[in-house]
Amino acid sequence: MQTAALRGVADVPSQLAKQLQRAAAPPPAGFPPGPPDDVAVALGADPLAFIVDTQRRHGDVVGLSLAGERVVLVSDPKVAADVMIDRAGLFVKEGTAFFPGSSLAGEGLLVSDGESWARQRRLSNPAFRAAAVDAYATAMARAGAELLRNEWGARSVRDCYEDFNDLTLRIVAEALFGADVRGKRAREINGAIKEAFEFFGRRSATGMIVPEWVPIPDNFAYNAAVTRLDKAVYSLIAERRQKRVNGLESVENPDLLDRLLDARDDGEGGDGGGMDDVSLRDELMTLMVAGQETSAILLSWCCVNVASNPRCAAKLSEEAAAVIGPDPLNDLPNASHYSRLKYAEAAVLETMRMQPPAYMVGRCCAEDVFIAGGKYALPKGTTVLIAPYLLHNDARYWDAPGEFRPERWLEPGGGMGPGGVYVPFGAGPRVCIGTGFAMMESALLLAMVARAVDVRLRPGADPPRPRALITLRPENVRLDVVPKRRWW
Ligand code: HEM
Repeated sequence: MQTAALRGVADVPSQLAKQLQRAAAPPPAGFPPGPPDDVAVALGADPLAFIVDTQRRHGDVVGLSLAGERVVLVSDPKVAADVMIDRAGLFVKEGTAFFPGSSLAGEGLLVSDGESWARQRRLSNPAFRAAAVDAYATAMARAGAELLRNEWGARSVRDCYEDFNDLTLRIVAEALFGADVRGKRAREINGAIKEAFEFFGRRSATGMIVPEWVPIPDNFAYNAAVTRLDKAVYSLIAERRQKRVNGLESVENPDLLDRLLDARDDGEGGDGGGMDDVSLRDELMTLMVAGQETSAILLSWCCVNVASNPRCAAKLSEEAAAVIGPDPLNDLPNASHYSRLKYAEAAVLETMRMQPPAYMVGRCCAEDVFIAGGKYALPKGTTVLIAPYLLHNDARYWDAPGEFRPERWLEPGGGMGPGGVYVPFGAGPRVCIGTGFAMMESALLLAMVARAVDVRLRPGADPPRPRALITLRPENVRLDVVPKRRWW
């Protein structure tokens, strides 16, 4: 398990961090060189500025002391690929500094390791195969149309990040629990989900997260919200299991819960069993935690980039009208449109290049290892922080990296760069299981938005800017939303 002090640098009270800063122990032999002092304060204060500055001063593989722990910051694509893909088995999640665990996500895919992770991943993979993901397009389109009809139906100033958080929460909840979030039990289930996620969002927005076990009122309230959500989820699991016992299991439009309930570990090396209730609950909540805010961040950055590039906005809108149809509220997209929304997909890829929601990916060395072709020695327990943000914005790999140019993804051999350079979803065995889901969701919604409204930066307002926490959130994303015409 992670030590309490390293359940995230954000846990480290600043006084303690200051002491640790002074007390950084000398690095072990062969450890990559880097700044001499402990970096907990600097990294905690502004992670993005810290990693940019550290790469500039010290290079692509930098040894750090973080609250007394050994950490290596990596922006070398070969080392990144080595850690995430080639020797993935040597680099695990457990013990990784900087990334906090949470009672909401439990012991799901994001944080587990070894055979328990591998089994859960085998069981979950089928629910994310292309055909399964296609089925979630209806939920995406329906939720997008509701936003455009209601909150974005008249000219107004909207906080895109807030609106997209609501939207992606509704989408992922519907993908998980299908009709139950729209039917008789909608209020109970949606209420429990929304409440727990509001606390979760607020907790991870504060630079200084008080660990969940500390008895303060906010934690009581958060833990109570998680308990209520657990109750709702366990009762849904029980109902679905009962339906199967009663022979009513044949489901026309299976949701993720159905798919995970039906999953059997019957592939090579599998034990033939399924998921127990606790694993199911942890996976469902992990999918929500992993898939909701990241997608909301991506959509917010897409809107910022489109608002700053009217030519791109026009292209998106034309493509959407041509592929999906002209009526923003009644011509709704489905999965078959996604493959033809090439420009929307390119805009999404380009946004994730410039503003990757997961701007750092962390691992912990399971044993003593050498990296960078034997140049550096990392003792067991060292955290390796791979920085997609640095890789994606590096002029050595990208022409004009500071320019938002979706077109680069449409050129022959477009985008990507050399292996290990473009990793918004990670890479290797732990690559994001929701990649297909997130790509379809963001391309469909971006196309819908661009067809229906103009989003504009507000003159004189503070410009949108990234705020790096665990993810790369956008700040100041209150944008002018102007419907193109009244269509009702
Ligand atoms: C723009 C949206 C998204 C981004 C940028 C993103 C990014 C990532 C990244 C970088 C990882 C790898 C982390 C690591 O290697 O340590 C990851 C893992 C994961 N993601 Fe996503 N993700 C997104 C959307 C989603 C969605 C929609 C879902 C599910 C509905 C999801 C579920 C997961 C899960 C379960 C894992 C853990 C996989 C494993 O370790 O086996 N993600 N994601």
